[in-house]
Amino acid sequence: MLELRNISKTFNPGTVNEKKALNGLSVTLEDGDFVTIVGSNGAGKSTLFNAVAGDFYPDQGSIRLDGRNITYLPAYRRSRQIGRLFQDPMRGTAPHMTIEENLALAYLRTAKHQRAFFSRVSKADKEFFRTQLARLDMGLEDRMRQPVGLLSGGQRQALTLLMSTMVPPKLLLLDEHTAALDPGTAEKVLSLTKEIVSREHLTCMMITHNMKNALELGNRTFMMDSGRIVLDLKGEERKGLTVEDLLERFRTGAGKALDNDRILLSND
Ligand SMILES: Nc1ncnc2c1ncn2[C@@H]1O[C@H](COP(=O)(O)OP(=O)(O)OP(=O)(O)O)[C@@H](O)[C@H]1O
Repeated sequence: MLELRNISKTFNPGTVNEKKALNGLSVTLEDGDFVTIVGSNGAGKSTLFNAVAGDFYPDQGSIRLDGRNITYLPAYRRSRQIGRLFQDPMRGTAPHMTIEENLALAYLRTAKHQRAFFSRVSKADKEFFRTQLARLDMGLEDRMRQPVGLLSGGQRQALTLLMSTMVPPKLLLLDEHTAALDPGTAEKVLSLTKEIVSREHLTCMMITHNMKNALELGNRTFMMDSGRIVLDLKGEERKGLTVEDLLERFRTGAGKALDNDRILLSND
C-alpha cells in the first residue's frame, strides 16, 4: 500500500542549523497494516509523516501509494487519499461552521463524492452523517447544527477522525492524536480509532509516546532514531513484548537508550 524507498531530507543544508531529519529511510506497508511509531526526540517521526503527506518533497528517494508514484504529487492532491490527525484537536475542523457543514466539506471533497456545490448535500447525505456521528457515542448526532467551536477537545478529535475516515482513505496518519486529551477522553478516542481502522480495514501509521499503546494497538511497531527506522517489529517477534523489552530492543538496535522527554514524563 505504501512504499518508501531511500527517503532523505536535510533541513537548512550547508548552514550551522543543518539537520538530516530523514536518512535513507526505506519501508513497505502492506494493505491493512496498522503501525505504531515510537522514537527519540527529533528522530524524524513527524518529518516522515510530512514527507508522506507531501508537505515537502524529499531530497532523494521515492514514495508510492497503492502502486502510484506520488513523490512529487502536491499535498492537496494527496489529501484526498491520505487522512491525517494532529495532536492539536483545533486542527482539522472549522470552528465557525456547524458539525454538519464540516462533515459535508470532508465528504464532498473526496474524489468519489466530489460535487461542485455545497448546496447539494442531500437528505440522504445528512442521514448518513447522523448515522456516522451516532457511532461515536458522544451525542453529536443531536447537535449537527451547532458550531464545532462549542465542542470539547475530545469531541473535536473524534469528529476529525470521522471526517478523515468517513470515505476510507488509502492511508491514515495519526500524529500523537490523543496526546493533548485527558486520559479518559484519550482512551475513548483511541478505542474509536481502533474500531474504525479495523472496520474499514485501513492502512494506518500512529505516532505515540505511550509505549504500552504502541505495543497493544496495531500489528506492527517502528522504533525510529536519527531519521531511520531502527526496529520494525511484527508477527511473532512483536507478540508478548513488554515495554521493558521494547526499550531494551531499542538500546540494542540504536546503540543508545531511548531519549524522549515525553515518554520519560508520562506515567503510562
Ligand atoms: N521545517 C523544519 N525546519 C528545520 N528543521 C526541522 C524542520 N522540521 C523538523 N526539523 C528538525 O528535524 C528533526 C526531526 O524532527 P521531527 O519533528 O520529525 O522529530 P520527531 O521524531 O517527530 O520528534 P518529537 O518526538 O520530539 O516530536 C528535528 O531535529 C527537528 O528540529
